[in-house]
Amino acid sequence: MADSSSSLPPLSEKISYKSYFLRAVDLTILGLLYSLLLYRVVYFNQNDTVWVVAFLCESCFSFVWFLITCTKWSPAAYKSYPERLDERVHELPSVDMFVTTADPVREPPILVVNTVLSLLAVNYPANKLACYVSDDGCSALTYFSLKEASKFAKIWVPFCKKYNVRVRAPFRYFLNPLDVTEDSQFSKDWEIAKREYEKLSQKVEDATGDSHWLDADDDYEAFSNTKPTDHSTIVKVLWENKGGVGDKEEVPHFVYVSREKRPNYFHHYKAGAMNFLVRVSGLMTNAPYMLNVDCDMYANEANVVRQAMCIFLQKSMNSNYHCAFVQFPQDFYDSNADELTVLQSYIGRGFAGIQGPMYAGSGCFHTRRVMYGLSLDDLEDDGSLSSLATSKFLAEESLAKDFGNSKEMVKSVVETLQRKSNPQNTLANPLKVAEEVGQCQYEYQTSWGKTIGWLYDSTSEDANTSIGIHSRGWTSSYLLPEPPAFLGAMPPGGPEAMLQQRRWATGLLEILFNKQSPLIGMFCLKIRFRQSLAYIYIYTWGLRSIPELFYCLLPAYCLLHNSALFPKGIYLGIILTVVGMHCVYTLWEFMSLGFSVYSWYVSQSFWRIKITCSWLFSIPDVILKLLGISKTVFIVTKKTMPETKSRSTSGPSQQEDDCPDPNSGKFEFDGSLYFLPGTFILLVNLAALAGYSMGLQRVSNYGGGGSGLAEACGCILVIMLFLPFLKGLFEKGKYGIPLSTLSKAAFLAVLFLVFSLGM
Ligand SMILES: O=c1ccn([C@@H]2O[C@H](COP(=O)(O)OP(=O)(O)O[C@H]3O[C@H](CO)[C@@H](O)[C@H](O)[C@H]3O)[C@@H](O)[C@H]2O)c(=O)[nH]1
Ligand SMILES: [Mn+2]
Repeated sequence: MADSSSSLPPLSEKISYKSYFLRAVDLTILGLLYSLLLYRVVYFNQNDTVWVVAFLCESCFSFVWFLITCTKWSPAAYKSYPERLDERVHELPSVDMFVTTADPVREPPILVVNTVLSLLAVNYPANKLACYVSDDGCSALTYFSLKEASKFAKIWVPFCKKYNVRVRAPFRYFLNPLDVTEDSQFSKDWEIAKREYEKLSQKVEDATGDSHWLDADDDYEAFSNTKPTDHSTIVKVLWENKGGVGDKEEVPHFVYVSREKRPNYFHHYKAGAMNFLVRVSGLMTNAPYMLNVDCDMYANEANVVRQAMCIFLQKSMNSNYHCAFVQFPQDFYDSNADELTVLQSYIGRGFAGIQGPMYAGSGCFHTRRVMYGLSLDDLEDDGSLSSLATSKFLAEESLAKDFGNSKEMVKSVVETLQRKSNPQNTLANPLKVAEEVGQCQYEYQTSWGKTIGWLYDSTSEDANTSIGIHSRGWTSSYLLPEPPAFLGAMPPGGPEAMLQQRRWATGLLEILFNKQSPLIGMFCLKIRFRQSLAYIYIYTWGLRSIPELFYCLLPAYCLLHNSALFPKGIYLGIILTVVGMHCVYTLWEFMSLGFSVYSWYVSQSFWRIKITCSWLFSIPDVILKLLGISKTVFIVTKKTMPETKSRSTSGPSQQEDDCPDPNSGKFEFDGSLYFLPGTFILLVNLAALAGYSMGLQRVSNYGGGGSGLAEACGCILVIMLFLPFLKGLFEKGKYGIPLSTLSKAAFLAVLFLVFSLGM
């Protein structure tokens, strides 16, 4: 364990990003917003109802900005020094690594294979690691692919370790052609690894087309006559690390699991899968730390486990056990998520400077004990259970009630709580019990998902579990290594992105109304006040759709109705300054992270689109759930394997952007309802501008003065933000707005025009 001498340099350090200048900017914007509200109040009587609507919307925006300012007030992050680990720590702790997948079509198995290979190959003693893949799709194809991957791992893992390969996901590594001048043994090994990887990809591809032959193999019997929603538990050990030395021994344990599913049991999506993973791994390897990644998020930095250990072990040296989890930001190898990267960078560091970052679902190391429901108060200074906690947690009847009716499971829980990790001699031993704890009724009337493990009752199980942990007094740490620790993919702007954004907004809003709600927690739980505010900023995303939608329509309404939306005279300066400052500020945020002006513009546009078109639907989703009419659902995001073959075979001169796809980055549409609000907003603003330029305005009878250039500029701004929709009017196929959506939007727009001109 850890060496306690404190004269040595630290394993990790907290870095503060506090800036008085940025605080001043945040406060100035806040001040301007409040002065705008004040102005509206003063001129209430001279204006019509639209003034009140604008006031309400701006109150919401001001509140959001207040939350943002509080969240960003004292940004921080951690830096770790993995190279110091070996001299400080004699025996590294074990880590169980979890990968979840749910659908072989939406999540191509070769992507899962690459994620798994990148994890199996990390720089960490192989006998301290175990990789568990949970397959909610119960797919023979996924199992086949992983089985093939376990064979390839015996070439790949030693290769990565021997040559200290940086990127250990083969599909990314082989993007770069071999440099011919390299040493010959390396080139030989490189060629072998590449050939074997290509064979593996080919096998997976062939099996994707036709997997009937799998039926002939006994090993696949468990998959016969199963449906993803109707099958028994499957647990298969793909590779067992038996210790010793040799290339093969470089490969960690590797286990495939698929929990039982029956049509009449609710399975709680990813959270349910994670809880099963916790139990199976508890029975087999019972590591004190657990890494969780989504199936498309490969480890991009070989030292990632050591980096996380620098935090956990540094803390334990200081006899300070506050850190429950270490979160790495979700970074992406495609450019569909620039805005998420920027958001994480600023909001993420903001959280990190309060009580710690939010658990983001992927790229996170959890402490097993904390996941078993411990609060910070349950521990003594040396990290052992307090006597009160001992009687609370270790009483035999409460253990079975909380953790379920498996003696072996209870035994493993007790060992974890007492910090005696005690892995099995062989993984074959606990197979039977592992199947048992995967049964549908295993969790019935236990605390799984309520206070233990990943928490249920939200489709954003990450944000839900996260606040559960912070509410028990724990902190968390944010690590931002360069290069990024994990890289994944995001869907391009279009139906998939809308679906994902809706799920997020729904899941987040669900938490606002469940037991973990920060509205309750900030007064009676051990979460810090500012941390609660930061969570409220995130959880209310869905609600922001209403004022945003109204505000996108107000300029058009006012222009036609001939009523003032914006202040007159020098007071117009308030609005202009707020908008101008916000633009410069967000642009600076983008550019300081290396993104282009264009990327900033696309993101600003995407924000407006996702708020008004996708988050909007989270409100009916949550209302229907609260009324008990329907449940919220988790539809897995579609992932595609990027093209990898072209470059590597065509020699070193070929660059990635040799033949850029002319359609990349284009917004996609389909007939779903998501695109109705956006199309409607666009048409209304276009019509208002056209009407205004033709002098088609209602005669004003309010003292506040009618509308004019300011409102027209408002319309132009909205159109610029909905530019993908404007382009969609003229495009065909998936890049064009379907006629059905267009006609519905046009009908609504006509109603809107009649309403604006008439009332
Ligand atoms: O029934 C299910 C549904 C999903 N998953 C897995 O959950 C992960 C996340 O699903 P994905 O469709 O990729 O969701 P994203 O929106 O991309 O993911 C983000 O948001 C989710 C919550 O909405 C979190 O679970 C994720 O960790 C977080 O990265 C994937 O590995 C899935 O295979 C399951 O295991 N079982
Ligand atoms: Mn994902």
